[in-house]
Amino acid sequence: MAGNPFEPFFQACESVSHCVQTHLSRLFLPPQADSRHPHSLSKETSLPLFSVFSKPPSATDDGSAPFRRKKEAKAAGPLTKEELGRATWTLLHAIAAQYPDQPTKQQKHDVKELMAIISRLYPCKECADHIKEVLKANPIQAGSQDEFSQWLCHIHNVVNRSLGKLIFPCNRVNARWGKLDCVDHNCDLQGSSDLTNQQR
Ligand SMILES: Cc1cc2nc3c(=O)[nH]c(=O)nc-3n(C[C@H](O)[C@H](O)[C@H](O)COP(=O)(O)OP(=O)(O)OC[C@H]3O[C@@H](n4cnc5c(N)ncnc54)[C@H](O)[C@@H]3O)c2cc1C
Repeated sequence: MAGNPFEPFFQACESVSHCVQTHLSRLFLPPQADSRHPHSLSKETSLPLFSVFSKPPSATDDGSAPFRRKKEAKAAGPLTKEELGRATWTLLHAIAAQYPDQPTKQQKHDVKELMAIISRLYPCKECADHIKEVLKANPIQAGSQDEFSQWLCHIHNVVNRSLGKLIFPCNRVNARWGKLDCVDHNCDLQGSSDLTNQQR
């Protein structure tokens, strides 16, 4: 009589239930690569045959899929240039998404100042120098929400291109960075219509 064909499967198992648990988890758990070294999959963290997180492309794909990244659980530590960049772009695109269709003079002045201040104070000298050049070649356009968000998308793409990254489709910018989900428009920008306290 032939031996048990599952013998190799059960070898080195403490018990049948331990064995089943171990093998099932290898089939279904998502891969756990070191987020700083995505290609560092070890034998222990090798890719599963199936992933409960893999999904076929859907009809609602907004075109920004190549840009989406997994939420990374990271131990506290010094901020990297990349993390700082992502956080800053998130703030800027969120401001652009909330920017009014008919901004006041003050709001137009404020976004111009904001970009100028970022170009002077951004805590990565290489990036600050870079954005100064980008702003010189691409003066801010903030006459409306659409104008500002498209301009911001464009300058983000200028930075992307210089870093060898993918170019984001700017017609998808509102799908990627929509209005904040705030109850009763609590997050809508308010603004006075003059430049009091702004003129220096
Ligand atoms: C002002 C500024 C200047 C920088 N200069 C440099 C530099 O000189 N050298 C350097 O190494 N790094 C620089 N960085 C950092 C760099 O731009 C990235 O933030 C960093 O490399 C991380 O890139 P990322 O691929 O995770 O996505 P990021 O470029 O940070 O983008 C974050 C998310 O925004 C979305 N996105 C991407 N492109 C666009 C777009 N055009 N419009 C709308 N949404 C978009 C995507 O969903 C993406 O995941 C700069 C950052 C800023 C804010």
